[in-house]
Amino acid sequence: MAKRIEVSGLHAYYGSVCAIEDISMTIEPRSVTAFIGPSGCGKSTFLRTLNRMHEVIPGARVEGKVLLDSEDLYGPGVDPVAVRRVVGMVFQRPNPFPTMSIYDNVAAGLKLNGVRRKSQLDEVVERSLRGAGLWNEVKDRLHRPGAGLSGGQQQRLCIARAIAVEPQVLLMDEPCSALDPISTLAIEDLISQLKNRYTIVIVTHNMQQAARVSDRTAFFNISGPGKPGRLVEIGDTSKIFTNPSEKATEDYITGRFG
Ligand SMILES: Nc1ncnc2c1ncn2[C@@H]1O[C@H](COP(=O)(O)OP(=O)(O)OP(=O)(O)O)[C@@H](O)[C@H]1O
Repeated sequence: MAKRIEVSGLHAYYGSVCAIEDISMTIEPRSVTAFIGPSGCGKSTFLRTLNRMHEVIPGARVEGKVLLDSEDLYGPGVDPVAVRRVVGMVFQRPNPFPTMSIYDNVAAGLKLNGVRRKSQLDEVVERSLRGAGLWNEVKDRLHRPGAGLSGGQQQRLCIARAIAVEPQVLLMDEPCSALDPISTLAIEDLISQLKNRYTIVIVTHNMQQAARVSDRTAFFNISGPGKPGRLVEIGDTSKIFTNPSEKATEDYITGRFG
């Protein structure tokens, strides 16, 4: 199910402003790739180019190629909505649909895809909540509002919602930044389990987190205010954190940046 992502020569713009420049990298399936780098270097922008979410911002556009197992996500005739079904996303702040029950939050994507049979919905809701490590906590209150859960539970609900439609890639934009340390550990454990089935990309400001959860790490940087972000290097997480090839990476991970 997991797919390899190959990015080449990717630029992303907001209007006439280039936010990220000439990014090329391969993201391996069944592994976790972390994006790290200083604020404003374009990590979130780049992440959003991987499921065509960037272009929902008026005036935003992308140049370059993103191949998902050799299919170009920006090829002619490709439906961005279909891309987002295959490349799911979890955001920084847990964002369950506020008026929906826990059950309906997870079932929403399937219903949109036309699934109506209750037994099938029940099965997928249970499987997804189990997959997100939330089933035991919510199985007795599936029809209560998702907004009534704790922050960490809401984030796991959002992960359940994302995996319910069986994506091949899961993009996570600082998924733990609004969570307490215990919930953060629960999400990190979950990421380690999910990587057996998905290609996972995570943006994080927390370098210990990148070191804990990721197999590969990409370091991005900017050369100055108003300049586009660039990929400095990508490699095995153990190498990036102990013996990076670039001085800028070393300065950043040892806290000498800025
Ligand atoms: N909606 C937008 N419209 C215009 N410019 C934007 C928009 N979103 C981001 N930018 C600009 O694009 C650049 C990259 O921003 P982005 O949020 O991708 O960086 P980041 O590395 O994820 O930052 P952070 O770590 O602070 O979240 C910044 O200069 C930012 O101001």
